[in-house]
Amino acid sequence: MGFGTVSRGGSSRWPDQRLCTVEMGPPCHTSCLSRRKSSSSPKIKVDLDSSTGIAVMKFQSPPVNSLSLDFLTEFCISLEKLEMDRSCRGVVVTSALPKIFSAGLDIMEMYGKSPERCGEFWKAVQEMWLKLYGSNMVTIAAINGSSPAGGCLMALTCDYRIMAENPRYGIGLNETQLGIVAPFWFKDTMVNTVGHRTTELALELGLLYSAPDALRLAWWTSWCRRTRC
Ligand SMILES: CCCCC/C=C\CCC/C=C/CC(=O)SCCNC(=O)CCNC(=O)[C@H](O)C(C)(C)COP(=O)(O)OP(=O)(O)OC[C@H]1O[C@@H](n2cnc3c(N)ncnc32)[C@H](O)[C@@H]1OP(=O)(O)O
Repeated sequence: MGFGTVSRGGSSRWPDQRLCTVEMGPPCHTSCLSRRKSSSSPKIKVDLDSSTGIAVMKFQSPPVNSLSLDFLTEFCISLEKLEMDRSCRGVVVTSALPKIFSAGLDIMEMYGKSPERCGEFWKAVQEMWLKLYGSNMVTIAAINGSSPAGGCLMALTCDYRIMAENPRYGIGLNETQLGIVAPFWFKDTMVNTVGHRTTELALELGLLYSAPDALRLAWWTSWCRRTRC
C-alpha cells in the first residue's frame, strides 16, 4: 500500500522520506512471530510487530463500534501504551467488524445522562482527538466499513486514510442530517484535510461520500478494492 505526503511531522519516529510504505504480509517464520506483541481489551485488540514497528489496532465493539465512554477510554489507554513502546513507529486503526469502521459517538451516551456523565463523555471524545492528532507515531486509518460523524472524525484525525471500495460504505461528517451541528473542531479537522470549500458543502448538506468520491476530493491518496483490508 502506498500513502501520500502530509504537512505534519516533527517526530523522530517519522520516516525521513515523506512518502512511506507499509507492508503487512503474513508472518512466516518463528523469529517474526516472536516479535509480535498482542494485547486485548474488551473493545479493542492491538497487535504490534516490533520487527516492523507497526501496530494494528482493531475495534471490536459490536454492533457498530460506537464511541462510548468505555470505548474511548480503552482507545486512549491503548494508544498511550503504544506511544510509550519505543519499538512502535506507526499504528493502523481499523475495524474487526464487517461493514462498519465506526458509527461515531454512541448516541446512548448523549441521552438521559447526568451532567457529570455528559461532561466525562465529552472530555473523553476530546481526549481521543487530542491524543490521536498529537501522536508521535504515524497514524493510518484503514476504513473497512461505514464511517459517519465521529467515525469520520477519527479517520480524519489520522495522518493517512485508506478506504475499502464498496458502494454501501460512506464516510463524512453527516451531523446536519441528524439535526445536530458538527462541533467546530470536527469541522477544523476536515478543513485541514480537504479544504474549506469541500468542507463547507459537506457540512451544510451532511454528505456521506463513497471511497472513489472521497478520493476525488483528496480525502486520501489510495483506496482498496477489496471489501476487507
Ligand atoms: C454528552 C455531551 C454532548 C455534547 C454535545 C455537543 C455536541 C453534539 C455532538 C455532535 C457530534 C456528533 C458526532 C456523532 O458521531 S453523533 C453519532 C452519529 N452517528 C450516527 O448517526 C450513525 C447512525 N448509524 C448508522 O448510520 C448505521 O447504524 C450504520 C453505522 C451505517 C450501520 O448500519 P447497519 O449495519 O444497517 O446497522 P443498524 O443501523 O441496524 O444499527 C445496528 C445497531 O447499532 C445501533 N447504533 C447505530 N449507530 C449507533 C450509534 N452512533 N450509537 C449507538 N448505537 C448505534 C443501532 O441503534 C442498532 O441497535 P439495535 O440493534 O439495538 O437496534
